[in-house]
Amino acid sequence: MDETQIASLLKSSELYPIPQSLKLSYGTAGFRADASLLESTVYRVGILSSLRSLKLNSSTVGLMITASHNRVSDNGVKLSDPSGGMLSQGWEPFADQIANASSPRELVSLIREFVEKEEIPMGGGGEVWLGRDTRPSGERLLRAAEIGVGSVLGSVAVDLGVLTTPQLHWLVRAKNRGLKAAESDYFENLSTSFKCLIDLIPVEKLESSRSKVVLDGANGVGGQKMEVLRGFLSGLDVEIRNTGRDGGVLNEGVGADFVQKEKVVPLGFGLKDVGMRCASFDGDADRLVYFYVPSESCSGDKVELLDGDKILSLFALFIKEQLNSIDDEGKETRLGVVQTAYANGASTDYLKEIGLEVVFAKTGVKHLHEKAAEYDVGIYFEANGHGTILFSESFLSWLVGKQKVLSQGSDEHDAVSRLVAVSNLINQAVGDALSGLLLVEAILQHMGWSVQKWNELYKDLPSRQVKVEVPDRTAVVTTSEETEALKPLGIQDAINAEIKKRQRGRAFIRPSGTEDVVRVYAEASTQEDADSLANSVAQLVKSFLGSS
Ligand SMILES: CC(=O)N[C@H]1[C@@H](OP(=O)(O)O)O[C@H](CO)[C@@H](O)[C@@H]1O
Ligand SMILES: [Mg+2]
Repeated sequence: MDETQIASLLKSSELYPIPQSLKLSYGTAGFRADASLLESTVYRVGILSSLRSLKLNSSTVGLMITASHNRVSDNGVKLSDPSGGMLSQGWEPFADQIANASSPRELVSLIREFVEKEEIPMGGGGEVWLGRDTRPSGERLLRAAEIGVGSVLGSVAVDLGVLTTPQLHWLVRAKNRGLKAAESDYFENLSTSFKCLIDLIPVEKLESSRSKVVLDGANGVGGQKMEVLRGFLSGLDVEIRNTGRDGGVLNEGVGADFVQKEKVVPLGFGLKDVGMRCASFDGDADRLVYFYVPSESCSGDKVELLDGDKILSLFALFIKEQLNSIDDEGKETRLGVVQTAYANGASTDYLKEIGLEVVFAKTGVKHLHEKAAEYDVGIYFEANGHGTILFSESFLSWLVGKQKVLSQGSDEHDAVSRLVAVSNLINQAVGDALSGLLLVEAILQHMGWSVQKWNELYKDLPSRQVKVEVPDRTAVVTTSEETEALKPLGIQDAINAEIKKRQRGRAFIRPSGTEDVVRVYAEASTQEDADSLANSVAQLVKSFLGSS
């Protein structure tokens, strides 16, 4: 790094002093905190993104400003690698170091060391695409990111404005593959592949289709983008509520996280919607859940939830049906399903029953994504509704080759075409609520299923999640699949003793990667048992770790 570069970094970092006592970690999904504390962090992540771009031969990197389902007063920042995937985990420790550097001098010396160690070619021109969700703090933070990007000399920031997180990942991926990468291309791609799937629905199934889906947009970016997407679509009737324009607050009593955790309707929904197919996005539209108000509901606030596990099951069933109709010429196509410890036990049983290979990954989509990428077709979902379907390059080119030689209109040609359409529709970079919703809708139409019929695939085991505030959550250390606690010593035996007392009991604890809490998950054959198991385990956490 030459003197001019060092001077540039020192000068800009003086503008963004780090607030006292701020200690951040890149965590499960980037840096998150109260928005008022984050300017220095976002500025530094701006520098990081330029370095990442330079390291990868000036490929375009994405920088997203969002705190997803968290409060509107929070914000956050995370990077998309040129592939459209999450920032390489190998760079996370450096991200932590620079975000926490206490002075401009320390910051610059950390950058210098890292540039040398990683042999980053500083002469080139990095390129970073910036996106933000609808949070009011987003614009100011975006300016800090621009300054950070530009303080690495020769690098440029391109402001793409308000986007969903998955849109930014999709655009970055498309750009680096030399494809058309404007926002309109994203919408066009989704609507064309959706239309392909609808056109391939056998005629006899078309009758029950076309009922309306009602969307809760979490008062965030997702509902607004769905309004745009709707203009590109035919064959889908969507009513959009909670767009954020009618005075509602982002994520407050609305959104996928709220609906999934509380199992009640979001604001704006109620008795009038009994039986309707409803869906909910989270604040940056990378999570999707479905729900309906059951007919026996008295006050209209309890919902039947169709979470990420149910969406995963629907996708898996559909993909499997198509694969079964294709002669794979002895290739033994590998279809794999990836879940986390939070997946409802009934969903795992169901997936295994239909003959699928199910593997488990640590919480956080980067871990699931990595495992799903090992298959020809890998489907992953977190119970909270984040997930997607990955097609390997080699399998996809084999499919496309087959599509060309098979005779049009044959069952096999249709099945191949459906898979190709799914690979175009579903975001290959990250979980995407917009494309996920379109795929669910297409599959329901294909099957001729109502939301209630879909819900009957299996019945969820009752479960309960609680959070425990403790002085130091890092005192909890778990196994790689997070199902057992290795530390504090003895706690797992105590948890096991509680599990044994309940029928179909299962419980685990882990430190959250996004909040300063230890999370407890419990399930059992009855809701009372799931609740009491969660409470007993929470008590154990308090007695082993102390409460704060
Ligand atoms: C139980 C739960 O829902 N955990 C969420 C939450 O992570 P924690 O590390 O549990 O705080 O936020 C992550 C990022 O959005 C998401 O990937 C994950 O599934
Ligand atoms: Mg999100």
